[in-house]
Amino acid sequence: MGSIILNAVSVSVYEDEHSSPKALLQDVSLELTEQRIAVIGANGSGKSTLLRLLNGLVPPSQGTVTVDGADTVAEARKVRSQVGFVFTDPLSQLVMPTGREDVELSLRRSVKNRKERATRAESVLERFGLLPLADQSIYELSGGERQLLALAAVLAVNPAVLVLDEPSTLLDLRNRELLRRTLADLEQQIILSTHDLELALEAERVLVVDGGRIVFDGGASDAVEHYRALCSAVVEAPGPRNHPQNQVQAP
Ligand SMILES: Nc1ncnc2c1ncn2[C@@H]1O[C@H](COP(=O)(O)OP(=O)(O)OP(=O)(O)O)[C@@H](O)[C@H]1O
Repeated sequence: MGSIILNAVSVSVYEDEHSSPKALLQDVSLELTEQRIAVIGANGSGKSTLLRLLNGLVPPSQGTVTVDGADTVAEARKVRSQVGFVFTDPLSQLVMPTGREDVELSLRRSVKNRKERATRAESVLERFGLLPLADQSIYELSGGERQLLALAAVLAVNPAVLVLDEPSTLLDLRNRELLRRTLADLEQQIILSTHDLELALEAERVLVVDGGRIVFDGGASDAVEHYRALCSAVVEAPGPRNHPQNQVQAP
């Protein structure tokens, strides 16, 4: 894999036909070459939008995104075969009744032989400790089990790049550890967004997003420090409720 390049990218949406466009991301230029990249930032800052640009789920309103030279809009199919995307909500990704069927479905394009597909699915499920749950309805699984299953289904096809949108939100401590170890062992380039700062600290490069802009891009511990400072500035700033003028005076 070469690199993912975002060239002067902005994303905006029209909420209705009369309103002016709402900017979700503004003027982002990045070259993503590191093996482990994390994206952190407050709720609504633009992390998911940034990740969705990387496999063409969201097209740029301005600028271009290329994956190893392939444009995410003009060559969307090629890009999607290279960039696996794991959603925060596993139910927006898992479409088959059971985990085994879902993993086998992921493999349908790359593995034509049915028997081989079943063997590959079995070994992926085993790797994530999901074999005992493989034939259970996905609606009977816990949120964390579904999150692991969604990751397994994407990894089954061995994409060159793995993009994960908040992969550990539903996981307990043990499964977070399993996720961290699994990600550490993968040879893929991994780009993930997270509110789990411990996970972010393991990345080689961390991007901090705020208000649709990249406000910090660098090493993990500096990035986390920057993000913490940003959060405490917001908490300490006098908002309408805690502004001195609006505070109720004690009698
Ligand atoms: N299709 C859309 N139409 C209108 N607004 C949108 C759309 N998609 C995202 N947004 C808005 O853009 C902003 C950024 O959303 P995004 O999902 O990228 O944030 P995020 O940093 O991933 O947030 P979180 O940590 O809460 O998941 C939010 O204010 C969101 O409401």
